[in-house]
This record gives sequence, C-alpha cells and structure tokens, in this order.
Amino acid sequence: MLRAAPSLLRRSARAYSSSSSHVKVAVLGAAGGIGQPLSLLCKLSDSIDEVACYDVVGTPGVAADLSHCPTKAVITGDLPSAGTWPPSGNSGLERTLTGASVVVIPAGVPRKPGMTRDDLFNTNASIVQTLVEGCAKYCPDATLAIISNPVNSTVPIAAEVLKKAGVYKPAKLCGVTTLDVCRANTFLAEKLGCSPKDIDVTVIGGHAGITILPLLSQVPGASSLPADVLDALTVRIQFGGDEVVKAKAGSGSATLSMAYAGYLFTEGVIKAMRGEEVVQCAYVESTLTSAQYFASPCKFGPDGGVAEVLPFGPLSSYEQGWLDKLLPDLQKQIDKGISFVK
Ligand SMILES: NC(=O)C1=CN([C@@H]2O[C@H](COP(=O)(O)OP(=O)(O)OC[C@H]3O[C@@H](n4cnc5c(N)ncnc54)[C@H](O)[C@@H]3O)[C@@H](O)[C@H]2O)C=CC1
Ligand SMILES: O=C([O-])CC(=O)C(=O)O
Repeated sequence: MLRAAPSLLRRSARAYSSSSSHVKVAVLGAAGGIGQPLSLLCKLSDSIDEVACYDVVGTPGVAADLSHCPTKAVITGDLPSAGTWPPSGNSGLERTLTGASVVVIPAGVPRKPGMTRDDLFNTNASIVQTLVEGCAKYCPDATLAIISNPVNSTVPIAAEVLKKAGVYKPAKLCGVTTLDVCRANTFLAEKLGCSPKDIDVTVIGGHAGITILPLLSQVPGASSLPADVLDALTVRIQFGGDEVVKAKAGSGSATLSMAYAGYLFTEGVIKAMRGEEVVQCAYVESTLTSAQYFASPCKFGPDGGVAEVLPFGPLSSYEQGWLDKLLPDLQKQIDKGISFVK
C-alpha cells in the first residue's frame, strides 16, 4: 500500500552500461565530523575510483588511515599547501579538485544548542565562497554538492561565485537535502510500522526549520493518519537537526546520518552518470515556485547534473499552508546569500 517504486535511486535497463570513465570524488572538509565518515563510505564504494580528501587540518592522516581499507578507490589527502599524502608537488586544493567529477562540501562550522543554521552564515559563507572559487578554477564541469549550512544561503553564494567566474551551470549545483528525506522515511516508517526502505517521501522547500516541507499526504499509507499525528511528524522532520544538536549537547550536529545521506546523494549522481535513471530531491535553482532556489525531486542525467527539475505533485491544504508560509522566509535566506557575494 506504500509507493510502488520507493527507491531513491531507480534502475533502468542502461544501468552501468554507458560509461566506464574514472570517477573522482573530492570531499572538502574531509577531516570533520561529516567529512571522515563520508570519505570512508566513498572509499568503500564500488562506483568510485578516487577519493580526494581536502581540509585545512588532518587530511594526510585521514587519507593514510583510509588507504589501508582493501577497496579499489585510490585515496589522497591534501592541506591547502604543503602536507599531502602521498607527497605531491601540486598545491593542495588544485590537486584535490583537478579531474573531480563530484565535489562534496561539508566544510564549515556546525551548530551548538540554541543556534539556528543562519547563525553559521558569518563563518561558513566565506569558507564556501573560497572553496567554490577553487572549483570554478580547477573543476568547472564537476557537480557540486553543498552540505555546509545554511544551505538555503550557501547554494546561492556558490552560484554567484560561479557566475562571477563565468562557469555557472545551474544543473551542476545542488544543495544536499537528502538527510531530510532520510529523516522523513525513518520517522514515517516508525509510525506506520513498516520498513523505511519501503517509503520514499518527497521533501521540498529548503533545508532549515519551517522551510523543510515533507509531502506526507503523497504517501498512501500516511494520508490516513490523524491530523495531529501528521502535524507532529511534519514538525519533527522540520526540526530533526535540532533533535541531534540538543542530544550532542554542544559537541556538534548530525554527522553520521549526514555522511550516509551525502554518500547516498553522491552515489545517485554517479549512477546517473553511468546511465541509471535517478530521481532524488535536491535544492537547486528552480522556477517551480516564487523562490529562486527550491528543493524538489530532480532527475539526474549522464553528465552528473540535473537533467530535469520535476514538479512536486499535489499538496494537501495543510501542506499548502506550510508552503505559503515558507516561501518568503526561504527567499530572504536566498537573498542574503546573493548579496554576500554581490
Ligand atoms: N546539509 C545538511 O543536511 C547538513 C549540513 N551540516 C553542516 O555541515 C557542516 C559541517 O559539519 P561537521 O562536519 O559536523 O563540522 P566539523 O566542524 O566537524 O567539520 C568541518 C570541517 O571543515 C573544515 N574546514 C573549515 N574551514 C575549511 C576550509 N576553508 N577549507 C576546508 N575545510 C575547512 C574543518 O577543519 C573541519 O574539519 C556544518 O556547516 C553543518 O551545519 C550538518 C548536517 C547536515
Ligand atoms: O541541524 C543542523 O545544524 C545540521 C543539519 O543541517 C541537520 O542535521 O539537518
């Protein structure tokens, strides 16, 4: 009674047939709470040939450690200048980014209890700006997956940086909202008493508080839940990040679940590059609503970018109420990112 084709990643007959080219994934912020387990998951992946770990600290150690895992991916670890593993003449960011197909960016500070994601803006905006300037220079064709918060603003920052450099391709710039989908699937499955693997909730909007909107009404088994249960579930998904920040009590925010979500997103991009049919939610430049950037289901294509921003389907009146409320908030956070670079 749940969705017939629930997987985040949908297979087609062309699976794995179209490309055997070298797939390099760069992780920027690779020594951090998200970066380390994300790099591990990438190192364990059969579809990744090279994992390039970059951070301002610790990456030679992270790379040396991961290199002992007996899997096919070659691993490197770079700092901004000297200090690489294995030793190399290139400067750190250049070596990391050159030849990358996908660049995943979890660099930046995480929240502490009492903070909003927007409170991270002052620190993370310039970190993302600098790193994306490097992407514009060394891997202008790569797909960029932005994890650093506030995603609602850091994606517009990245877009403005790429525009300034003359290499902006909207289809190749995504904010990663996969953790919202993971939470929605997990929490809804708990309520319905089924496996989260049998559920694929579409989550639209942005990635902060009320800008996150799970479309639970579209999941057949969920639409019959009482209104108060649906409301509690919606709010729990919107504020799932706060749940972790509170439990970690000052030591950071979601890292392990985010690493898993970032890995799922990256695998989705790579599977699409190899010819599989992949639809996954992402925060991208969009004309679906009045907000310039908006998370919705996106079909990924063989170049690793978004081939089509898909419509998000019918909303219940409850969800329409949230959408009306979130759009002005989201646009404000987008404008803040744009003005930072302009
Ligand atoms: N999009 C999403 O769903 C989620 C986003 N996040 C965000 O991800 C970011 C990272 O979180 P954590 O890994 O927990 O933080 P962390 O502090 O553990 O790691 C961040 C890493 O970034 C590195 N870094 C800082 N400046 C850098 C620069 N200029 N170049 C390269 N690396 C740099 C740091 O050295 C550190 O190793 C935060 O902004 C957090 O809010 C966290 C969870 C979910
Ligand atoms: O809540 C945070 O600050 C980290 C995050 O984005 C999430 O867990 O969704």
